[in-house]
Amino acid sequence: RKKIILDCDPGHDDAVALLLAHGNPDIELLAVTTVVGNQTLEKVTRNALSVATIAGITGVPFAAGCDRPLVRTIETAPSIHGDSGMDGPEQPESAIELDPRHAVDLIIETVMAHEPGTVTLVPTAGLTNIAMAARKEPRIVERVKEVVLMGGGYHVGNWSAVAEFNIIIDPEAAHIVFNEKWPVVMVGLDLTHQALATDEVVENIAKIGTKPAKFVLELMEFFKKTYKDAQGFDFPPVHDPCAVAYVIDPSVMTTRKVPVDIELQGKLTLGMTVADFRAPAPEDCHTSVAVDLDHKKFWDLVTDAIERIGEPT
Ligand SMILES: Nc1ccc([C@@H]2N[C@H](CO)[C@@H](O)[C@H]2O)cc1
Ligand SMILES: [Ca+2]
Repeated sequence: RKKIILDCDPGHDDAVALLLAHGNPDIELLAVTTVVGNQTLEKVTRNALSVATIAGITGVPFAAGCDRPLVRTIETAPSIHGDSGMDGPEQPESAIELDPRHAVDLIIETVMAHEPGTVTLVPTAGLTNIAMAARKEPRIVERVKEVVLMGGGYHVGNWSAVAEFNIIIDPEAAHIVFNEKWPVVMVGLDLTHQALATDEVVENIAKIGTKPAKFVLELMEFFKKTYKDAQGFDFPPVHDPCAVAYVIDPSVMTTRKVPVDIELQGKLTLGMTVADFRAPAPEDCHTSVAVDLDHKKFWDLVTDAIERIGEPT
C-alpha cells in the first residue's frame, strides 16, 4: 500500500481528496494535517474533523498547522468555499480529538518514523506546513518518496492571470518546496480543470445512496454554484483528489518532466509556477507537471472509494 500524509485546507475538493484517500484500498493514510488557505486554520480544521466524522476515519492523527503564510497576510477563498470553508452540507459535530502536536511536527515525526523512500506527501493547500517541515528537519527532504501536490499551473491561473491559489497565498513557501531536491509532481490547474464533476459523475455518486455519498452530492451542489458564479464554469473542477489519484494509479494522468520555479518578484507574475518546456529537460530535473487526465478512470476511483466507505456506524 502507498503511505501518504494529506496536508489540506477543506475545502470542498479537499474533502473529496480525503474521502478518496480513506476509501481507496491501495492508500494507507498515515496522517492528515491542516493549514490556513480556503478559510482560516480554525475553520478548515473543523471541516477536516467533520469529514472524518462523516466517513468514519479512526486511528489516523489529525493535526492543525500554520495559521498564516510565512511572510504575507492571510487570503481566504469564501467566494468559492463559502464562509465556513465547506458551505452546503449540514456539518456534524465532530467527536474526533485533534492530535496535540503541531502539523509540522506530526509531518516530521511521521516521515522519520517510516522507512526512507516510503512516505509520499500530498499537499492540497498552501505549502506553508511543508516548507516549515523542510526547514525544521532538512532530513525529511531525502527521506520523503515524493511530493505530489495540487497547485500551480503551467498555462493557467485562477487567483491571478498566471497564478493558482495554493501557490500565490504563500509563494515563499512554494519556492522552498519546489527548490528542495525531493521529487515534486505538480498536479496543476492544467490537469485539474479537466476533473469536472459532470451530471454523469454526480449521478454515479448519487446511486451509491449512503450518507457519505449524500455529503459529497451536497458539496458538489454548492461547489457547482460558486464555480458558475465566480468563474463561469458549467461544472466544478474537483482539484484536490487528482493528486491522491496520481499516487493510487499514476496512469490516471500523463506527466512531463520539466523544471518548475516560483516567481517571487513579478508585479504581474507573483506566484506563477514557471515551467520550462524547452528540450531537453536537464538530467537532474526533479520536478514534473501533470498534463492529461483520464476522466473516466479518475472518477471511477473516486466513486469506488466512496462506495467502499459504506455507511460508517
Ligand atoms: N477559486 C478557487 C480558490 C481556491 C481553491 C482551492 N485551491 C486549489 C485550487 O486552486 C484547491 O486546493 C482548492 O481547494 C479552489 C478554487
Ligand atoms: Ca485545497
